[in-house]
Amino acid sequence: GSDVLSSLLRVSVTDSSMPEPGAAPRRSPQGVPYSDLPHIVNADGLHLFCRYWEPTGQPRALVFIAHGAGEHCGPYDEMAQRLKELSLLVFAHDHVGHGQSEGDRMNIKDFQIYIRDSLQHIDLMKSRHPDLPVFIVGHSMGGAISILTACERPGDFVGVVLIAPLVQMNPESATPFKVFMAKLLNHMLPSLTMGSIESKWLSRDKRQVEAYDADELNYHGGMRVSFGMQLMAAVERMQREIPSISWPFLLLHGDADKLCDIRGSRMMYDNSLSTDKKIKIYEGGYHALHHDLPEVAESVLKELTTWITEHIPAATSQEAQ
Ligand SMILES: O=C1N[C@]2(CO1)C[C@H](C(=O)N1CCC(COc3ccc(F)cc3Cl)CC1)C2
Repeated sequence: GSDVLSSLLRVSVTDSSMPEPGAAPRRSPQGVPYSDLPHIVNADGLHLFCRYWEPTGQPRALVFIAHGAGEHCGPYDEMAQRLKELSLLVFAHDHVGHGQSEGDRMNIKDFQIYIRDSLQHIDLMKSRHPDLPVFIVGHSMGGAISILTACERPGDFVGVVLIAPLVQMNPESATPFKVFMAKLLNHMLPSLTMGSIESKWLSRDKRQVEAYDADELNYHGGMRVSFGMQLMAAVERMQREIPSISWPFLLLHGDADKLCDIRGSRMMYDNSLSTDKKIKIYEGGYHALHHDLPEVAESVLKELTTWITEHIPAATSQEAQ
């Protein structure tokens, strides 16, 4: 009868999860169909793996976490759990070419793609929770993504937390000669790889270094010259943007960091217009402070969660009623 026909029609029309006949389902680099994974599709049609940490009650704010070069958003689970316990809705994705997302491993045609995709995910979550304040937390290259994302939408974020952000090049690795050679090589052999990220400089806690080395979702290959050029371009763009930054931020940096020079954080603190800004230096701290010695990691989580909760705007009177 007609009800059978209409129910068949309903299935065919509404069941959009079925790939059209003949198209193989898109799979993550690890072989998992994206239909089985939380994901967004970016403006270039690439699938980005997403994680969400949703509090049980009404969330008080949105927090986007931007991970760094060669890693993914999984290692931020403990940080995200702590924020979720404070009724914050935390979300993240693996950037293009990282972790469970599509894209050429740790390579990018233009650093702006990371910022565009972050804004796409942030806008999606804001559309679902239009009245919530938004924070960004970024580490290392994820700090550069966070800074440039907040610079594009200066009024959109109530606060930005930066853990050992990439703001300036490490002076040893960025001597004028090396920069010149990198630019020259970029024209001749852009996919030539330089050294890889030395994991021993990530943390003084060797268990954390071992976990990083054992994590197959991390990229352990060499850094392409072309990727290094994109990082340098992002550094140059930040040098131009920092003098006009006026949004609130918290900087956390170890003074024994050999991967992202602490001078970049000091420069951002000294040269930005922001009146609401805080910098906390961890004596002897290595690069991944949130994974450094247990007392440092704990201090970082306390510092970050306290700063964020203190920066959630008090509900206005009509909202409170
Ligand atoms: O826990 C974590 N932290 C991670 C991994 O796992 C560290 C990594 C991360 O993002 N960076 C560390 C390396 C640094 C290299 O920088 C350059 C290299 C060549 C070049 F030509 C120009 C630049 Cl700027 C970029 C930032 C994220």
